Amino acid sequence: MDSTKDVQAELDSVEAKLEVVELQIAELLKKQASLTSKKKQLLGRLEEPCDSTQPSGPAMTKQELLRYEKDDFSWSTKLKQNLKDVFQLSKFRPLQLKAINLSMSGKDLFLVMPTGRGKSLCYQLPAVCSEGFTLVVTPLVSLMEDQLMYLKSIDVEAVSLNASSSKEHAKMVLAEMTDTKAPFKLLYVTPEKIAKSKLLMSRLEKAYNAGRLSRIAVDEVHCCSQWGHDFRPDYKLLGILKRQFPKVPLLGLTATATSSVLKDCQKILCVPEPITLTASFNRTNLYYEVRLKDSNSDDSISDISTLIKERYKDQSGIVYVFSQKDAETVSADLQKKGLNASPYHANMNPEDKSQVHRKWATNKIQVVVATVAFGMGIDKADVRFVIHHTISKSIENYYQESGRAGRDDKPADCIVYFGFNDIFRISTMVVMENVGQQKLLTMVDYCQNVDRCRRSVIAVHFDEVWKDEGCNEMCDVCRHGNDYITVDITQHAKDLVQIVELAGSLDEKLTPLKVTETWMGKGPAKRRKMIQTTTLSRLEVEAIITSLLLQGYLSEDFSFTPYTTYFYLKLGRKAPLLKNQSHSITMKMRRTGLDANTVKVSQVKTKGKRSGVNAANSPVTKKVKKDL
Ligand SMILES: Nc1ncnc2c1ncn2[C@H]1C[C@H](O)[C@@H](COP(=O)(O)OP(=O)(O)OP(=O)(O)O)O1
Ligand SMILES: [Mg+2]
Ligand SMILES: [Zn+2]
Repeated sequence: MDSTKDVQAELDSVEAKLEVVELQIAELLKKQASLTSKKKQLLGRLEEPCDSTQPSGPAMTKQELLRYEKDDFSWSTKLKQNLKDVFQLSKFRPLQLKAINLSMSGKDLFLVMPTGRGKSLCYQLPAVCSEGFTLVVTPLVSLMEDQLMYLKSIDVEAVSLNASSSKEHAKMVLAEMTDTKAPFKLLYVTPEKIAKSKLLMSRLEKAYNAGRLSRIAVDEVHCCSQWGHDFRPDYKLLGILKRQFPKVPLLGLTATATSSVLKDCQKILCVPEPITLTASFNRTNLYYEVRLKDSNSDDSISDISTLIKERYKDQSGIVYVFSQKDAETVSADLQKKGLNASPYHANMNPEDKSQVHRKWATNKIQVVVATVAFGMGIDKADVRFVIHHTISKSIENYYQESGRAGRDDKPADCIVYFGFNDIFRISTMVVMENVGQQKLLTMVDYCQNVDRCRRSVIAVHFDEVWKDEGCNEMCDVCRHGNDYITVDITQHAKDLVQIVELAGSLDEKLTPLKVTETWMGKGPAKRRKMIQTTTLSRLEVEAIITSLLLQGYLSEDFSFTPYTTYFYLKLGRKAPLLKNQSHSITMKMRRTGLDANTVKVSQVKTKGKRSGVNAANSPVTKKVKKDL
């Protein structure tokens, strides 16, 4: 007996020590987060003098970089003339001239510029102004075709080689590569061609030796990195280009790459010292907003259709959805409500897809209800709204998708409908992707966030130094200011942990829906007696579970069958901390509606008052801070 007691005592003591260690870990993690953010800020300040231009390779002073904004180079007159005569543009957009001059000077360059800002011109214009041809590596044949069509329309000779090129066409292109009289200025290829076609590489070698390979452009360069979204294994082999043709300047272009992605690209492409030019991610004309979506109803469709009819009457836009099926159903629902909408997804036949695209581009269709297949290469200037019926799978994706709005620099809106169940629908899709889950959670954090400017969340995500006045009330958070409260959710967390633990002890796994319903008292009567249920509204319950997921008190668990992936909730790494009486958890919740139109959010407020999110009415939720 005695020995059992001793063992128990020792166990208690070890458990107590473990708790202390876990607390220390939590503290250290917090400290790490704050130091990392401080580090980013300081690095930002160091780079600030270069005016959002961050040379990551050879040290280039601000003065030296300024030099590339000038127009007294030997090629400057030709540039100006071709900009006007060939491209029919009157002036450069920010960073274009600098990028072009650097590339014309033979420098290797990474150009990070938001979607739709005009990256293509930065290699198309130098191609037209240089001898020989520019090799352009592009991830999608459709992108290639768009560019060829555009170049043809302005009389710039360009050719392509891809898997669907005919033998005769390939033979002609390969022959012309070394022909000094060959007229083409740009050769578009897929990374697969570079990786697989020895013949192409040997012709490039010949062209290089003959001085005809003037430049290499790698479009969507983030595809090289396994940390970038849209990772493509064949991009990994592109290092061969710089190894074989070291004297040819390389230009990598992307709309979405963090500094770690760029470092990875630099290594993969074997570019020793590229200069990195980063244009600001701040699209000042875009208004960012998040609306809550009730998992229980299809009200979001009514909301979206009212919004389009009232706010965007006769204006062009995109509604992004999660799946092909959603594209069909949401489009049909909007049509039923009298809107001129059409679906677009990868499973449609090519003619239908291009017909939808064409009709939308010429304003014969007002709204395209699309999956992400309606993506790269969509270049319509007057898109006034991009509505996400379902959240994107990452901030990078969101930035790119929403960035299709307002390319004409006039005001446009980017609105996300954020629904609890959607998190898990996407989760099962990204679970096999490298860091897919982590990226999804950053998107969820963007949506759940009520106290940080949405632009700042995007900017910080892309490692951009952010000044708060940069928003100008062009996001819902800034517009609605201090309209949130910080609530203590420690007891809620304990209740939820108890539910998950109890299921575990019964050898059961609970889906997020089951956890929600069990906590709301909808489980079996026997089970209800063993747990603490809640009177909070469904939206509040979902917000709390989401917050606990983001904070690491709950986490995701998957089980795979040959047919589907199931998603469950399990205890997160921080759950044991709840055993400590002094440990507390808070979350921020919006107090009133986002705006008059946001019915769902106002419900949180009214229900919250009745059911206990507001401190005054609830014994378990304590208002910590108000109006920060
Ligand atoms: N200097 C300029 N003045 C006016 N329009 C311009 C200028 N440069 C480019 N554009 C137009 C041409 C295109 O219609 C549009 C988008 O250009 P594009 O090169 O396709 O964008 P991008 O490559 O940066 O975007 P994405 O990331 O979506 O590929 O901008
Ligand atoms: Mg582009
Ligand atoms: Zn803001």
